[in-house]
Amino acid sequence: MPDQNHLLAALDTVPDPLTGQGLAASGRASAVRLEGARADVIVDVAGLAPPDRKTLDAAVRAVLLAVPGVAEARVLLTAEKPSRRIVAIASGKGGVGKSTVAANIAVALARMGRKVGLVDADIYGPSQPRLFDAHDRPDAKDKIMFPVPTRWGVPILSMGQLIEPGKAIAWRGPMAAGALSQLVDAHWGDTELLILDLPPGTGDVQLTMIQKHRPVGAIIVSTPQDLALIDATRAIDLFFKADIPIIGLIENMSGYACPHCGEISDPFGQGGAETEAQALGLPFLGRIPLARAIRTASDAGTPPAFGDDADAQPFHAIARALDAWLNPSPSPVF
Ligand SMILES: Nc1ncnc2c1ncn2[C@@H]1O[C@H](COP(=O)(O)OP(=O)(O)OP(=O)(O)O)[C@@H](O)[C@H]1O
Repeated sequence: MPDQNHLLAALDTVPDPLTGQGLAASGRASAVRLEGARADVIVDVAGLAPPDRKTLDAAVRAVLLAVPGVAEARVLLTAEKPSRRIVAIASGKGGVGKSTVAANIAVALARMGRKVGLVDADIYGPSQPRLFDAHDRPDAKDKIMFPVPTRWGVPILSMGQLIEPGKAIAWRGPMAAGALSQLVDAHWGDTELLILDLPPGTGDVQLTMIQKHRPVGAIIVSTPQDLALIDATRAIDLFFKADIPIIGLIENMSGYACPHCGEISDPFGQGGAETEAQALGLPFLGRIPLARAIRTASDAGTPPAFGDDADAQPFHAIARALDAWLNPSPSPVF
């Protein structure tokens, strides 16, 4: 007669679609039991796309039924994570204002009444603690962290709250992605939407994060300059390959807003991201001018989107567009 060890050994021949480890070793398979000739197992499919879940289900059944003495296999798939949605904010290169945009979109959504949190996955330059003026170390229970509340209605977690200021993190690939996953898998409570501020670029960390946490969509931030746009196209490609929809492109630092008269001039050109979005058939979510007030407010830890003035408006408009994408209202019936 087979016993539980036979079942575990069989489960370990099925690779975890994300890590490649055997299912038992990776911790996805639990409650493995044998009742007479029936094998029972619970498989955690969190982070897997529906087709991968189906394939995994079939593979688990097949290996269990192949164990001599097993005549029936009962496989229960669970995705223990609540129905919290993640939206990734990405850019092809650093310094385009991705973190500023991510913070202010989150604040604008919170002002609309949404339960939104923010994960700063930018290990190379975690700037969210400064943008939110939230530098406290997060509390933790059983090694699971609690997000740090902020005055702006958006709880946040950032690598910057865990390391000493100014200490660059030299982690690479899997180690960085592992640490960052703890920020996503924290006690987010009733938070319905997580804004994920990804590190700039298109490397391993970004790929692992999007494969593991499967954002419902991604927003790409670019400046009007050509070089940034070429990089942005690479970032777009990364999401296409991972089958994550692009919600749209944002052009940041688009035209210079004169602090005295408010007039907008275009030292770097304007409209590059919109043209690019059109060429790629992607939505354009809006442009944010280069404004001294945006920088000074951000540096002071007071996100401009918390207000209602001219500097807040572009962020509010983009947040409304994102909200409409996430919660489409039914078309009117005539
Ligand atoms: N629209 C804007 N107007 C004025 N300053 C801006 C604007 N957007 C961002 N900045 C400023 O540009 C600098 C870089 O912004 P930010 O840190 O958000 O960029 P980033 O793309 O996240 O960079 P990195 O990826 O390197 O962290 C900051 O000083 C920020 O205040």
